[in-house]
Amino acid sequence: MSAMLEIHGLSKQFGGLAAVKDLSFQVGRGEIVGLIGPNGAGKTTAFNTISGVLPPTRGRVLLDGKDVTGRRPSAIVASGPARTFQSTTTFSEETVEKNIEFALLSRIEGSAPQRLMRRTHGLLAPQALAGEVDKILDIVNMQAWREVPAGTLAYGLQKKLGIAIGLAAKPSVLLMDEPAAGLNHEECNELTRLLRKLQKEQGLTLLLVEHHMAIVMEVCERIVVLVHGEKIAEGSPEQIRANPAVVEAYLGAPDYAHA
Ligand SMILES: Nc1ncnc2c1ncn2[C@@H]1O[C@H](COP(=O)(O)OP(=O)(O)OP(=O)(O)O)[C@@H](O)[C@H]1O
Repeated sequence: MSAMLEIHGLSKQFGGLAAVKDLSFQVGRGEIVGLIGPNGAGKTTAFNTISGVLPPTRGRVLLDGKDVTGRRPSAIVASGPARTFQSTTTFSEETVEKNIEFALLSRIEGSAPQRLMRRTHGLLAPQALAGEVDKILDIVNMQAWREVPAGTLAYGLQKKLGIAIGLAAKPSVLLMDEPAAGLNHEECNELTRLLRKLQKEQGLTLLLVEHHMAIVMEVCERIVVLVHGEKIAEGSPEQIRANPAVVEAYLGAPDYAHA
């Protein structure tokens, strides 16, 4: 499987604290990889460094062979990975539909007048835009909430809208930061189905930072384990479950309550 995302020797230092140390791994095209570890292990820092929100202290991030290290999220989204955040980022007064429209429009690079020109010249004609919104709503199964203001959605639906907004960036890699956090049992089952669907039907490559081990073990083909900023293991769910160092550092810990 060719690599869609390559992380080479990534390190991030906050003053005297090495939050991520010499991290290397790859995510193959169309693969779902999980990044796990105990609280404070450096997962969010790695996620932010990979997605260009934070510049790394050292190391490189390659997307489909191209160096995107430290590039701002907008630049990275234009060329590939999009990210969804732990807390959702939406315009709460606006409808679900408008939020997805804004995300689709912001994918188009250029100034506001250029966007307007494209719109009036048909490249982003209202029907085309509505069609794109439709496709995304179908994928996340949110047609029924199209006209609802985002701020009034239940928490689980707000998180799904966050995924829809990530999809609007037309990513080749979707980076997801704790998509299961705060979801109930049924919502977790639906998330599992959605992740599979994104992989199988949309051909997406996914990198998932997640504490919910049942979901990680079920959807990820490969798992990377971080402890104190360092990769201590990498392998299939079976290999990770059976790895004594991982069990000791994380899976056996009291906060591992989800499996
Ligand atoms: N902006 C920052 N400045 C200084 N230290 C930071 C900063 N961000 C994170 N850290 C520290 O870096 C380490 C790794 O934190 P990080 O949030 O990446 O871990 P995590 O694995 O995502 O944890 P959690 O599972 O609790 O979200 C922690 O010791 C944290 O306190």
